[in-house]
Amino acid sequence: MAEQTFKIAVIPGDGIGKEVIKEGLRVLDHLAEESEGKFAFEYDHFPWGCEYYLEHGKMMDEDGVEKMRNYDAIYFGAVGFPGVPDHVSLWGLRLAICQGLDQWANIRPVEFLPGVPHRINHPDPESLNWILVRENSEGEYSGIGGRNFQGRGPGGEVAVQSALFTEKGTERIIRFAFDLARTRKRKKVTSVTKSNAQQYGMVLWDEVFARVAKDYPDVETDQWLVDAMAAHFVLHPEDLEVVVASNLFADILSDLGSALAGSLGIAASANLSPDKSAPSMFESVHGSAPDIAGKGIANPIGTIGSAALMLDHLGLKEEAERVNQAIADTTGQGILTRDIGGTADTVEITDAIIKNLSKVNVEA
Ligand SMILES: NC(=O)C1=CN([C@@H]2O[C@H](COP(=O)(O)OP(=O)(O)OC[C@H]3O[C@@H](n4cnc5c(N)ncnc54)[C@H](O)[C@@H]3O)[C@@H](O)[C@H]2O)C=CC1
Ligand SMILES: CC(=O)C(=O)O
Ligand SMILES: [K+]
Ligand SMILES: [Mn+2]
Repeated sequence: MAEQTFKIAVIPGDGIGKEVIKEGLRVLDHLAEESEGKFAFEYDHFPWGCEYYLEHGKMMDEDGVEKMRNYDAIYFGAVGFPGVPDHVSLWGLRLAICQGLDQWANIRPVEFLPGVPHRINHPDPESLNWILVRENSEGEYSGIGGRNFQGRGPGGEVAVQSALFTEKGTERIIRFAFDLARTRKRKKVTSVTKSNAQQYGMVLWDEVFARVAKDYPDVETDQWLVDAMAAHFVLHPEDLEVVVASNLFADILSDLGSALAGSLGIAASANLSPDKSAPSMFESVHGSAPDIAGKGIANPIGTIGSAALMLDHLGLKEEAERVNQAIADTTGQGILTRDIGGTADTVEITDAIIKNLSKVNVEA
């Protein structure tokens, strides 16, 4: 019996989600084995996703969200596949879990790895300390709206999609960003909105940001409109540390950030329930990539990096650091998947990461 056993709910989901989760579990198994009884993982696998939907008419069990409460963490692949509408699959699984468990803070580091061709003009991108904080419970993904209003006739359909910004929801994510900034080098928070055009919710966001900032006089602040921030990501990443934005904006900006760092395939993320009232969920930033699914070529780094975020969250800080170091060692050795300019496949790069993990030792 291990001193500590962590119960993990594993949801591989669809497409490359299944391929990369398998590799992430190999890394976790290696760590547990090597710990010689210090800790172990107990996994329960849930077959939820689009195939499950086609068979059962639902993306997950009716009490699926409640089932998740029995675990220390959730390890998630990706959801969505042709044959099931994307809004049905996303709302039926990822959003159902994130919102059902109130995992309101989604953190998405932008990591520059040695040996990975990046796309920014900076002499030392690995020195950047850049992380996105995404509001993960409301905003543009509130799910409020409707279609097919009565009586408008053919060609006259109307759809309404409302963004929900509550003072409480806005304040908690902004405070989270400030608290996170305090733990980092530069102590800077950049808030991103579009409050010139979105005159209600995002003006509220700006006001809350200004109010909360007063409680953190030691943290530098900055504010941008999202269109200009997209350009700023490309032109002046050195200006950014903690970037806090709404659900939609940070979703888009995190794909941009990961592409600048080399590929969507390397980006990790954590959907956190910061007060630990429910388990948190760890997943790559990318989706199920149907275009490369089944080929064995998906980059597992984002998902393995998400396992490192999970280890850190579970209190296994040293192990988390070792996984990140092993990823950097591997890319530094030129062992790269195709999306980042190499020839290794999903299994080969994971083998190399595990091999490097076996050698790495971080001072406690
Ligand atoms: N959290 C989640 O589960 C997410 C689910 N989705 C869903 O995924 C499906 C596909 O969405 P897309 O817009 O195509 O986004 P995507 O992230 O799945 O793929 C975008 C592009 O990046 C490439 N890519 C992504 N991950 C990669 C990896 N690990 N290694 C190498 N290349 C990689 C893909 O091949 C594709 O060309 C949709 O059903 C969508 O709703 C999308 C984003 C997040
Ligand atoms: C749904 C999606 O694209 C994301 O969570 O990143
Ligand atoms: K994902
Ligand atoms: Mn996304």
